[in-house]
Amino acid sequence: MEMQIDWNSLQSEIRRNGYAIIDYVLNNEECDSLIQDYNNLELYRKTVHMERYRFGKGEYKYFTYPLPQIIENLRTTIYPHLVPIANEWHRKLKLNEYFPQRLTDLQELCRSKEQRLATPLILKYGVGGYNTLHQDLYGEVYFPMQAVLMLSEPNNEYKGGEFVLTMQVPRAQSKAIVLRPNKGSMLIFPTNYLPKEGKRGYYKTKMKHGVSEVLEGQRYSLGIIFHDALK
Ligand SMILES: O=C(O)CCC(=O)C(=O)O
Ligand SMILES: [Fe+2]
Repeated sequence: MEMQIDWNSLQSEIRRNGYAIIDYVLNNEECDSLIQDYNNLELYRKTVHMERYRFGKGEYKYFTYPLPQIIENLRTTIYPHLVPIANEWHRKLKLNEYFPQRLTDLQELCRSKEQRLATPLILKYGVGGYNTLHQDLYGEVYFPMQAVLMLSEPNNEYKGGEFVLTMQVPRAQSKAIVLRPNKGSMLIFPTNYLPKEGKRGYYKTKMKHGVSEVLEGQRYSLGIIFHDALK
């Protein structure tokens, strides 16, 4: 894990656009080794066949605690750099939850609401696979940003399978943002609401995310959610 991340420019990009892409967070070997471990059952607490729940088509697995070192490192390193923005967003939206500086303290908050289960997950989509627009809220306590790392190379290892973000503006139609991050890059995006400035202060835009249909090949991704899950 190289993690030569320019946190200041990352933060200004999130403040400007609501999301940011950081290239070269993982190298090819790290991506491929996470993919290899897809079949290492002891790493996971649960497998979800997406079609069964009408979540889309494909499969994903939630990691169990203790997380693989690389995921644990990413999660604890990234989190504190997102806290200032998370707290700005909550202040602007007059939401009364504020986030502690350390991930272990967020986990403490989660435990106080019985949210104890690990949420990082690895997703796998084959040809025809897709992920319907959704949010990853797993209980009362949620951190307002999350990360996804691309483990496969667009146009080379798969075609289609774009990452889609939608922004639901009150009393208007939704705006879609379509992204194609490279293998090894990390995308940070809003989990629930993004504050937008209006005439009378800030208002909530509800964000959802999903993946368009994979047309060729296989697409793997690693989702890093900071709050723990109730079930
Ligand atoms: O496969 C993707 O890019 C989306 C994964 C996802 O829904 C998530 O990380 O929460
Ligand atoms: Fe998701």
